[in-house]
Amino acid sequence: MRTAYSVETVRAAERELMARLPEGTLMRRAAAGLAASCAGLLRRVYGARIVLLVGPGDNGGDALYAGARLARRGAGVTAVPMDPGRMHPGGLAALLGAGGRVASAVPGRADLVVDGLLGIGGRGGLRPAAAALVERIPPGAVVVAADLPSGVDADTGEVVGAAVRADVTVTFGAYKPGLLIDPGASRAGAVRLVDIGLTLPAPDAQALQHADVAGLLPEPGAASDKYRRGVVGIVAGSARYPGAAVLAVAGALRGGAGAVRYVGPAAVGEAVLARYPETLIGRGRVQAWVVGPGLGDERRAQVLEDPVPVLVDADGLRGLDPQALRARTAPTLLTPHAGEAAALLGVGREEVEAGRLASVRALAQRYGATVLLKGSTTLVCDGTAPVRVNPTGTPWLATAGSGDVLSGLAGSLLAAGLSGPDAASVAAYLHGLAARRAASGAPLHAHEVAEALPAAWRDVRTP
Ligand SMILES: NC(=O)C1=CN([C@@H]2O[C@H](COP(=O)(O)OP(=O)(O)OC[C@H]3O[C@@H](n4cnc5c(N)ncnc54)[C@H](O)[C@@H]3O)[C@@H](O)[C@H]2O)[C@@H](O)CC1
Ligand SMILES: Nc1ncnc2c1ncn2[C@@H]1O[C@H](COP(=O)(O)OP(=O)(O)O)[C@@H](O)[C@H]1O
Ligand SMILES: [K+]
Repeated sequence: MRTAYSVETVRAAERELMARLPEGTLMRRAAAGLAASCAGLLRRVYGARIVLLVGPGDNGGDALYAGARLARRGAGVTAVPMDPGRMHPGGLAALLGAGGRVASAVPGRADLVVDGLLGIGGRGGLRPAAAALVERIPPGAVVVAADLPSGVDADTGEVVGAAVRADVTVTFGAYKPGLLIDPGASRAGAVRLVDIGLTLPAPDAQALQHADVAGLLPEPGAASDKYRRGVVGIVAGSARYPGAAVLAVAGALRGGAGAVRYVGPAAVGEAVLARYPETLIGRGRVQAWVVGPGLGDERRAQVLEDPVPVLVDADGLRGLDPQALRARTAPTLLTPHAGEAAALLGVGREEVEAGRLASVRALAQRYGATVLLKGSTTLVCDGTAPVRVNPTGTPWLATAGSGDVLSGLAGSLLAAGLSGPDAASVAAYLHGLAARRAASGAPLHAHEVAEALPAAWRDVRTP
């Protein structure tokens, strides 16, 4: 499990540790890790041209001390301050003592640029002086962010205005949620964690890894039969959107339930059977429902009355009543994309996209449900445990029908007995992995995602 911690939590852990260690120890550890990463990214340290963008706080201090280490190894290191009157004094002395220099403008050429403008003390977007330096980063230079790319909100991943776009982020002590959640995540590049010895409490966000998913996947045992494995009911598709039903069934068949039942118009049922003859047709007992993809009518109400887990997606999300969901005795899982989430919250779509973490938390609170918010970083929140951030996926997934496959898959996992948050986060993980496999750099269509799910399943189970 990759875990991430809010600024408040990191600061508290740092205070606690600093009280027990000689002054400057933590910054020395951070700078050593940063310098080692930079050295690894350069073909040769000796003679390399390194530029440090230096802000007024300790993030600038990290960059200066790391620059001093690199200068001692023969690199040409130039520090460019955001505010010439405010640079970490110890860091500046160390850099100058090691032969580095200070300049008022960003040199036109560099092999590597260290972004030490802002760390976890950054608030709001980059102010003009900082933004002007970022604009001048020489093309072709490798950009390494200290702790996090300046301009990214550490707690949420939000970016207001300009922000550094790093190739590598060397983060200190703990991952911050903003490094895992877009748009911040896409500014961070590859993230490396430097251990500075912090003792941390429960995380604020977490991202499953292969081993975590493998541990959650349902697996039949010797005593299993198809009913014990769980039956998932799919209420989806309409004369207008028959394909949504086929795709949801395609996802559900690969999700670990013992059987998939389709409930809907006869013509749609025939389309489902033509592609998947193993589907059961018509009402019957199920261990979980999926309702919504391509629905176009009011079949949702009956499903919500059933005291089994229900996943509500797409058309099923329209006009949902928070009270009705809160009154349910079994878990509910909502899987909106940003547009649907915006309608559920009564805000604009841009607001959801700019503040994904706040949006998913607000939805879970308001509807008393587990919420999987789709998009470039899929988030899962049940209102209590840490938010789960999905680390897999590819922008190629932004293709019609891929969400239907996801809802079938997650519903199947619910029927197999996973909790709402586990079903949602495991489904998002496998779906994203399958899409990466199926796309491998070329357009993909939703059916291929479903077809790649068994391979993704095997991948996560391979140690
Ligand atoms: N506290 C510790 O023990 C450690 C801290 N470390 C480093 O210290 C960083 C935090 O240092 P600070 O608390 O000094 O904070 P920062 O260095 O992140 O920035 C704070 C300064 O930036 C200014 N500022 C804030 N938002 C701005 C904006 N949008 N545009 C322009 N200027 C802005 C503030 O006025 C303040 O002077 C961490 O991110 C990490 O890099 C590491 O050295 C590890 C140990
Ligand atoms: N930019 C993106 N990067 C990665 N994944 C994306 C992106 N945009 C959408 N997705 C994923 O693609 C799927 C699209 O689902 P959805 O919007 O419901 O489409 P549809 O309704 O056509 O099935 C979701 O799994 C979502 O997380
Ligand atoms: K930074």
